[in-house]
Amino acid sequence: MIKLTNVTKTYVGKNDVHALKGVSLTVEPGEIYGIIGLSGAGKSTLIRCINMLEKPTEGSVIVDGQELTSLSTDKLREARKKIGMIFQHFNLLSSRTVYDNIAFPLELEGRSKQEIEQTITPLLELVGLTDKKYHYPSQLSGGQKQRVGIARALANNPEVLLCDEATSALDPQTTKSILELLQDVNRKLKLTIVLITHEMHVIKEICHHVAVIENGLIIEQGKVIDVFTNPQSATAKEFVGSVISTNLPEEIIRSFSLSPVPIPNSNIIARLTFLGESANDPVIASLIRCFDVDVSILFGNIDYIQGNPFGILIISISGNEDSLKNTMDYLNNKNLKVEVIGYVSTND
Ligand SMILES: Nc1ncnc2c1ncn2[C@@H]1O[C@H](COP(=O)(O)OP(=O)(O)OP(=O)(O)O)[C@@H](O)[C@H]1O
Repeated sequence: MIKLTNVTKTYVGKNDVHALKGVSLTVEPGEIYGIIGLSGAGKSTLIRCINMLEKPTEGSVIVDGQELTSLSTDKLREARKKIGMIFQHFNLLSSRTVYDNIAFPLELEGRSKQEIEQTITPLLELVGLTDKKYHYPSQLSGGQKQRVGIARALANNPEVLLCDEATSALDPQTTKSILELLQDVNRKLKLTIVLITHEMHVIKEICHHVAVIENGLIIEQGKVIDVFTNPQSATAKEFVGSVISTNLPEEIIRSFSLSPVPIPNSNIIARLTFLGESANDPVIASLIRCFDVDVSILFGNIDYIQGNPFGILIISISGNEDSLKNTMDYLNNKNLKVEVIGYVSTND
């Protein structure tokens, strides 16, 4: 549905800013694609390049089969009808009611009053604002304003919805309800959604794919479940760590000295990551039963990523050299990820 190839964007000025340095990504029809990055990474520039609010310096932007970078103004205006957008600060017209805000893009199109009403009535229902149709933006909460923004973006029946930090100005509860609404319109209208955010929980809640942007470059991308369970870059690890604990708590680290290399008579400290079916396996019980080892659990956490169970256990395994080797062989052959964090002397 969307294909960006080697997109660059340089803001020319006294000091040129290379905001995008060659970004390529593909968004499949009907998916929710999240782009995450720290402040200044290039997220806003990137999402605005998808509908040509920013014209890329170089590269290709194809939306629904159409190359947008070379279109005339008229053709671009036409192509943009397929691309709705919502904003962090809603961008509503304060002098217009909810109904009239949603009607605005349709009025610009020259649609009749009757046509407009036929479009808006179900949209108001979809976003849950039927009873607020004659309210003004100043009479609405942040969440309700964003619902108006969503309805307005959907008025032209777009194929793609771009969300520019759509929940960043909202409290956690309202964020949750707006994310649920986005998921709802994605499913009901088969809408392709691209969102940018600096909050990993937004990605975890609703996205299918994620790209991590840093310093104008995509440094990692993949299925959300894969990036969460096996982040590669330091930045992705940090983002994942902000919503799912995967490390030993500081208190435990401080209580013993961890060696990165094997030492004589040591316990192995290992992190086990369980995904899907493997989360239900009684692995620890099997270890104790089958091998002559003791296992203590130092840390455990179980979470769900879009319905998939995802668990982390950090364990200390003690036993003689042979038992430890057999245990590690056993774990490495199971359907889970095993990482040795370090070794601790049994005297510790
Ligand atoms: N119109 C502009 N003129 C010059 N530089 C710009 C302009 N817009 C953005 N930049 C610069 O481009 C870089 C990327 O900015 P961008 O807003 O895309 O990042 P971001 O990841 O969205 O950041 P934030 O989360 O803080 O909004 C930054 O260094 C920013 O200062």
